Amino acid sequence: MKRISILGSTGSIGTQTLDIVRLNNDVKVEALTAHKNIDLLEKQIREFHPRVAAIWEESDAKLLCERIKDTDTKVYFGMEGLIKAATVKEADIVVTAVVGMIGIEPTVAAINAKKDIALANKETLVCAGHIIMPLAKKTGINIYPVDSEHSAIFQCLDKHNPIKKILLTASGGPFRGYTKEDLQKVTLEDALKHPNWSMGKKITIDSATMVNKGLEIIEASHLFDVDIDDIEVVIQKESIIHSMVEFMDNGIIAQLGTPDMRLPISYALFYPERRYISDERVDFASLATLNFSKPDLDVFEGLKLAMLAGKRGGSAPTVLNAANEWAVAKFLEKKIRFTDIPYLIGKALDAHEFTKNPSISDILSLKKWTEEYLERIKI
Ligand SMILES: NC(=O)C1=CN([C@@H]2O[C@H](COP(=O)(O)OP(=O)(O)OC[C@H]3O[C@@H](n4cnc5c(N)ncnc54)[C@H](OP(=O)(O)O)[C@@H]3O)[C@@H](O)[C@H]2O)C=CC1
Ligand SMILES: CC(=O)[C@@H](O)[C@H](O)COP(=O)(O)O
Ligand SMILES: [Mn+2]
Repeated sequence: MKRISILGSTGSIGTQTLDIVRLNNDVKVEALTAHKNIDLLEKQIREFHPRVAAIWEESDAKLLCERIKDTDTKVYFGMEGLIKAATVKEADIVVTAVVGMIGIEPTVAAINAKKDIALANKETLVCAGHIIMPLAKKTGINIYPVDSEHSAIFQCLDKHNPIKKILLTASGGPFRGYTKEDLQKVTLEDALKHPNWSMGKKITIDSATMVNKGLEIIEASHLFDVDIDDIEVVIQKESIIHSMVEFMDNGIIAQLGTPDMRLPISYALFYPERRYISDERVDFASLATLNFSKPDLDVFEGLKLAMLAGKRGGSAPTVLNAANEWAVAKFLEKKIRFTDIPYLIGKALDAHEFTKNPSISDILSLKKWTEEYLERIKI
């Protein structure tokens, strides 16, 4: 029996993880968490009977407790609740499906409690990969990537041969082929229309700015211990090739599939087993062609900034990520323009006091500094 805890069970990755649970009768859900979606969390508790549930606000936790008093689920709230869900004694694997830097502390707690991690929350590795990866090694736990590209790379690895290069694929987002001038005019509604994937709002905007690909370069460098310079972004318009690994003989292994996150989720949960997911397959005849191109770093400035921050390391990826989270939240509230997102990231990176080896508490302080700094910028 596989015993899992899902942090962020009400989101895109969280609900698809529960789809995988429904397909398999050897999985027991031990913990579920949400931010605000109390109705869906209640439904999930009634279906999956976890020992632990957590919601962010204390008032929501009280309400939830009242609503589910006929069940055996214990309700917690705040960061303590997330950590309780991440460390629940009976769970052996924690799916980190919360969005943003809120995932850092529960992930560290889960690793310290010797849980394997099915890692969707890329922001955690972007900011704290230099702490998380050695900690995982020290505690002897496994980190299984859920992000589709990283799962693909993981599936392409060859234990007999080192990686020469990672070819990280990108759809290019809804604005692939746009000029700088075109980007000035795009709306929130345009940016939320991802061509291939249905995902949460924050990552959908990250795909549109291509900051997502920058975060993924940093994520891949930590997960696979590869230099940022050895990771090349390849636009693969159809999102059928999920990434590739090149070896010393220039041979390339690629992983292909329909754009369906349930495959990487299932692979992370049941590794090394490959289990049934659906009847939908890649149909090469109707696909006919696969298209490739290079990203335009002058247009997608957020990707360029992320590459530079990744190369610099230390505090730079945290400031990049914190600034991006802040700016995307403002863009989602229609308070700033699309092109303000990379502008604000650049401002925060330039202004911050660089440190080489930030601790978890430094990382959380850098997030606070970045938010306070950006609040003061006039655009
Ligand atoms: N969606 C996808 O296909 C992919 C996602 N990822 C990564 O996975 C992570 C999750 O993404 P996605 O599922 O799209 O995101 P969603 O926004 O769909 O879901 C986020 C989940 O986290 C919860 N949550 C949000 N904010 C907080 C908070 N402050 N405290 C506690 N819980 C919180 C939400 O609760 P509530 O519902 O109550 O708001 C929800 O359960 C991200 O890091 C993303 O980059 C990676 C690859 C693909
Ligand atoms: C599904 C997934 O892993 C996303 O991170 C996806 O990669 C986003 O698409 P882009 O390639 O457009 O960023
Ligand atoms: Mn991805």
